Amino acid sequence: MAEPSTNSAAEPLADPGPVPHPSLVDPASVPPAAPLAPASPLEDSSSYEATHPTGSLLLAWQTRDLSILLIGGGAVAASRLYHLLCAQSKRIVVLAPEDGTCSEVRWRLTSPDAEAVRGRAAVQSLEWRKRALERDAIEREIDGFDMVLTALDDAPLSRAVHAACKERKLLVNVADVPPECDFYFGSVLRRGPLSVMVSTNGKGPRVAARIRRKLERALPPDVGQAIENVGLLRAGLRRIENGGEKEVIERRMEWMIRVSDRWSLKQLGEMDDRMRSEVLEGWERGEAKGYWDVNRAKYAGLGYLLSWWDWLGVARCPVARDPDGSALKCPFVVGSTGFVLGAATAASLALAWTRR
Ligand SMILES: C[C@@]1(CC(=O)O)c2cc3[nH]c(cc4nc(cc5[nH]c(cc(n2)[C@H]1CCC(=O)O)[C@@](C)(CC(=O)O)[C@@H]5CCC(=O)O)C(CC(=O)O)=C4CCC(=O)O)c(CCC(=O)O)c3CC(=O)O
Ligand SMILES: NC(=O)C1=CN([C@@H]2O[C@H](COP(=O)(O)OP(=O)(O)OC[C@H]3O[C@@H](n4cnc5c(N)ncnc54)[C@H](O)[C@@H]3O)[C@@H](O)[C@H]2O)C=CC1
Repeated sequence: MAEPSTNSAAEPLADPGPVPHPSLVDPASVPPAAPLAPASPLEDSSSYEATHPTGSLLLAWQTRDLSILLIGGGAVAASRLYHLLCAQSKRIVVLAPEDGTCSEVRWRLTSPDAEAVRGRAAVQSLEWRKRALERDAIEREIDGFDMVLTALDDAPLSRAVHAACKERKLLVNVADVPPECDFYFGSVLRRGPLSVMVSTNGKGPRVAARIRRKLERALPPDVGQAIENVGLLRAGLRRIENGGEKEVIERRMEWMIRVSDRWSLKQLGEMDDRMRSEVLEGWERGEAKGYWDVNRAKYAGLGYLLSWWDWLGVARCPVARDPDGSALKCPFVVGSTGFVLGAATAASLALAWTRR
């Protein structure tokens, strides 16, 4: 594990003066930070990731205790509402007049459809205040919220909401005025407990969505179930060994790493209760069982052979040792197969030529 970078210089940093909004800054124009402490001659920094000055921190924010006000009822508000429901935010209030509110927002807020009801059931409180925000009512309307999101087609009104929120130190996102956002939304793909967010930090949201779709296509269809099953395995391990001592934590993590690295995402997606208990049986002996170790009877006993094959790492790429890899894509296998085929072709041509 890499050591965290530390700023060992205790000197106060100089005031950099007014800072332009991150979305307006070209990373190439950001001057490199002055070295704070000379690097030790023994230190090899080549494996440390270079910093990218994006101005944002991507987090999985737990909003279950937040009261959130969403102003507007158009397409952008619909997307915000969907993400707030997924986040199971405690209290969501939508402030938008009935006319002008798009069908998706209406459906999420009011439809008796099972899916709409399920979405609403995930939050403690969801309310639709069917009125337009008036400029002189901003203070009153934002009262009692922790976060405010505006999705309005009225930039001056959005700016006024932003100013009022800042005065009260409320977190705010103003969809149409990036410099007035405490945080940006991103293009998010969700598969059960898995979320992946793509952010271009205000540079190209349409391209962010394209990148997200590309990632979606690259993921196995049951990846959400795979993550769900890893969660169940980790919970099962905690039931067997819940100790908080340093050695116990280290042993738990080391075992989980070995098990996780032996199962491909597809195999994890298939891990049922029986497989999970058999994997957990390996804990006491420090044995990290792979998919074929718990499926030896599969394919009329061929699983025995496959468990050896799996243990040797032959089925995966021997170079990358990637559980999702395939020997067929391994550069070593592809290269050596190409070499053998090339040599065989050359040899048969030479043979044919000498027999002419
Ligand atoms: C800064 C940010 C603030 C924020 O919203 O938090 C912001 C701001 C603005 N977007 C504008 C326009 C468009 N936004 C989209 C789409 C998305 N925009 C999203 C996020 C963000 N948009 C944040 C930066 C995130 C990042 O950079 O990664 C996504 C990812 C997530 C979401 O909204 O949930 C979602 C895709 C979701 C998905 O499909 O997966 C499209 C494409 C389309 O509609 O098809 C267009 C039209 C094309 C275009 O303009 O590029 C305009 C008006 C510009 C103008 O007036 O010209 C502004 C205001 C401005 O830039 O001034
Ligand atoms: N993802 C993003 O961040 C994107 C941002 N935008 C920006 O976000 C803004 C909103 O986009 P859309 O939802 O597509 O616009 P839209 O025009 O579909 O929706 C605007 C909504 O605001 C409501 N509204 C207007 N005045 C109001 C008031 N005083 N109080 C309460 N509600 C009011 C309208 O009834 C309507 O439902 C646009 O101005 C655009 O600049 C646009 C596309 C994507």
